[in-house]
Amino acid sequence: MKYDWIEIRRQLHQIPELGFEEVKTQALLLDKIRQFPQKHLEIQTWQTGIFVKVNGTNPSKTIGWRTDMDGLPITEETGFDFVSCHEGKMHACGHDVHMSIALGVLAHFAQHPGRDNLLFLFQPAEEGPGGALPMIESVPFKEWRPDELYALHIAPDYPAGTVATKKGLLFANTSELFIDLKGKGGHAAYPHTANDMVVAASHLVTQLQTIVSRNVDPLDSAVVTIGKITGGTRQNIIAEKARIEGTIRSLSQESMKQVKQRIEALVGGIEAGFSCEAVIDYGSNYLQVTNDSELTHDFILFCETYPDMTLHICDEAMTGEDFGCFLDEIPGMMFWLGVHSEYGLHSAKLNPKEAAIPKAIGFLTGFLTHKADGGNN
Ligand SMILES: CC(=O)N[C@@H](CCC[C@H](N)C(=O)O)C(=O)O
Repeated sequence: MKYDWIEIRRQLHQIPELGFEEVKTQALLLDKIRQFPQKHLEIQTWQTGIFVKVNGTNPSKTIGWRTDMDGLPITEETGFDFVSCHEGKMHACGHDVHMSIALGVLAHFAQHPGRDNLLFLFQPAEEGPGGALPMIESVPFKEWRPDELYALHIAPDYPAGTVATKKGLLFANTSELFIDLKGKGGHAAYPHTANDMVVAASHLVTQLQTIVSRNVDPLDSAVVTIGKITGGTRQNIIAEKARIEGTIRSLSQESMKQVKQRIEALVGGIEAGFSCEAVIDYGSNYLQVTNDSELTHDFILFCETYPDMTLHICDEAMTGEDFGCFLDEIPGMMFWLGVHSEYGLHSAKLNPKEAAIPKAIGFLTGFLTHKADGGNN
C-alpha cells in the first residue's frame, strides 16, 4: 500500500488537541497503524497515547522511537488550506510533522522488521502537563521497556531535511510557574479602600525580570518568561485577583533551585509590600535533555555515511522537552530536524517545509535499521 505522509501530516494538522485530550489524534493514528501489515506488530493504547512494538526477527534488545502528539492553545494564522479545524488550537510545535514521520518509519518496519525489536511510543502531553513521566510508569512501558531511545524535534531555523545535535546537554531544565495573587477589590474611584492586584502583579512581573539580569551568574544561563497575566473583571473595578503564568529554564538543577528561591523571595516581598496573599505553583517540571555521548557519536557517524544528509553540531537550547525524563532512565539521544520556517516554534504562523518529512522518513528508516541490525559504527 502507498501512503502520502504529507497528506497524513495535513490531516493531523487539522485536529490539534491539548495534552491528554488527543482522542481524535489517537484514533487517526490507530486507524493508519491498523492498515499496516499486522504480522510483526503488537499495539497497546495508554491514556491518549499508543505503544507499537515491532517484533524483531532475532531480537536481543529493543530500540525505541518516541514521538509527541499534542498541540498548543494558539489560534492559527498560517492561511493553509488545511488549517486547524479546532478553534484556538494549533500544531505550532511541529508534533503533526513528528507523528507523520513516525508513522512513515513504522510503516516500513511493519513490512521489514529488523533483527532487534523496535518500540514506537506516541506520547501525549509534551507541551504540558507532561506525558513522559506517567508513560514511564505505565504497564506497556514496563513490559516493553526499550534499551535505547531516540527522538527528534523540528527546527525552523535549520534548512529543511538537515539535522542538528550535540553530545551531552541539548535542552534545558524547565519548570512551569503559576502565581495567584489575592488582595481586596473595590470601586475604581476609591483606590484607598482597596488593594489592587493588577498593580501588585505588574510590580512582580517587573521584579521577576531582575532574576536573570541580577542574580544568575552571567556565565550560567536561565530564562524566566511570563507568558500570560490575567486579573480583574472590568475597567472600573479594582482587581481583587491576578494570576501570572510563565516558565523557568535553566542549564542545571542547581540553578533551577536558585531561581525558584529568588522567585519565592520576590513573591514574599510583594505579599508584604502590597498586603496580599500569594500562592506559587510550579506545575510540571521537565528534566534537561542530556544526549548519551556514545550513542550520539554513533548517530553522528551514521549521518556522515548517509547519502545527502547535512549534520550541524549545534549549541544547547533553552527549549524544554519531557523526553529528558526518558533519558534520565534510558540511554538515548535527540536531534533537531531542520524544516526551515520563517516563523518559529509556538508561532501562529509556523510553516515547516514538508519536504523534510519524506527525507526524515528515509533517513530514520536507515538509522533505525542500522540500530536494530546491531550496527554500532
Ligand atoms: C520544544 C518545546 O517547545 N517544548 C516546550 C516544553 C514545555 C515545557 C513546559 N510546559 C513549560 O512551559 O515549562 C517548551 O516550551 O520549550
